[in-house]
Amino acid sequence: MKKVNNIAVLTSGGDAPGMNAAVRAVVRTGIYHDLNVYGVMYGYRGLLTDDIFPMESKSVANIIQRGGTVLKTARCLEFYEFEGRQKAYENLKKRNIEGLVVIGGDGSFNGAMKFSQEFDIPCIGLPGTIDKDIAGTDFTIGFDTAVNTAVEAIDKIRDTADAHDRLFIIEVMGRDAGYLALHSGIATGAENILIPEHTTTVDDIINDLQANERRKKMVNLIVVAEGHEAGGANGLAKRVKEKCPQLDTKVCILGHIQRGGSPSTMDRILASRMGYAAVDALLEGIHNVMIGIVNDKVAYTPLDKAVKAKQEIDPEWFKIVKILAS
Ligand SMILES: Nc1ncnc2c1ncn2[C@@H]1O[C@H](COP(=O)(O)OP(=O)(O)O)[C@@H](O)[C@H]1O
Ligand SMILES: O=P(O)(O)OC[C@H]1O[C@](O)(COP(=O)(O)O)[C@@H](O)[C@@H]1O
Ligand SMILES: [Mg+2]
Repeated sequence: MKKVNNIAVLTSGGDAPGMNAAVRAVVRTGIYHDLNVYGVMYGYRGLLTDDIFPMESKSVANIIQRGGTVLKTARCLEFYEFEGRQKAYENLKKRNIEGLVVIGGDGSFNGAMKFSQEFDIPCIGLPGTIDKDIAGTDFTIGFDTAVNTAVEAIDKIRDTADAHDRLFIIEVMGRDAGYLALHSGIATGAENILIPEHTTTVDDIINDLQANERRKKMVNLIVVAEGHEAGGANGLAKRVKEKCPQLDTKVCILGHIQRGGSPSTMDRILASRMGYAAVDALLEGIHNVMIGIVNDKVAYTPLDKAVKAKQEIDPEWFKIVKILAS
């Protein structure tokens, strides 16, 4: 085990439920190993503005159950530039910080990768995103909670869709990723699921709706990821209304409620394990990797691989959707 004295932790990009549990685990594991643990406010922005403070065990009391992030988060344009990253380095160096834990999504890991290539501060990434669009881990912190929030909402929509024989087009988050749509759609028995990674044309959807009408299947739920090329729920609804004006079509955009709320048990446990493993990795001299959990075991993936190789979506999922909704 290498001697490390000072580490820092930050949360970056879109917040995800369970980020607080991860921060808590990093702080408490660091203190257990007699490290000084610094918190950085507002992600990379705090590194640039020197918004960095020493954390104690009690700084992370009463947060394991809270959504959002007590360290706040931000998207920081200056960090895309070398000069910005240099300023960040100087602020870490003056405190002798020897390791940085970045809790965030693919963008945050891109930033961490560049930073660790240019400067002698090892970085460890913890995948915190409701999008689950990162390779090297079965689940990301926040995904399970977000899926459950979406499922609860879609179940409610199904009640009213059923009462009125309506078609509901429900938009879930996911600018470039469809896991949230896929999982919430399957769990709620959606007739169709549209995601950016899989081609489903508007004509395919209209054919399915017409077939459902012929066999008197009047309740239809379509879950669409915001990043689908049809233009999200509103874009799709416009086309469906033109082609099937007889259907009573409604749109519901779930939006940011999917990012908030108390983390699920699964996310709390995932975050706690990952936070512990991040400190362990820095002490063991394992650098510039993302911590994942694969088949229930801690796995290390170089940061560049985690962002380049996205998780694959098995086309069989779409067969399952079709068969189960028929
Ligand atoms: N290619 C990059 N180079 C340097 N910094 C980056 C890069 N991509 C993202 N970042 C930093 O990470 C932050 C968060 O990234 P973003 O994509 O918004 O969120 P997420 O990490 O949730 O995917 C950005 O605001 C920026 O500061
Ligand atoms: O809250 P914002 O800035 O509108 O960002 C919305 C995006 O953030 C997410 O919720 C999470 O994505 P990231 O974790 O990559 O930031 C996406 O699903 C969504 O498209
Ligand atoms: Mg992202």
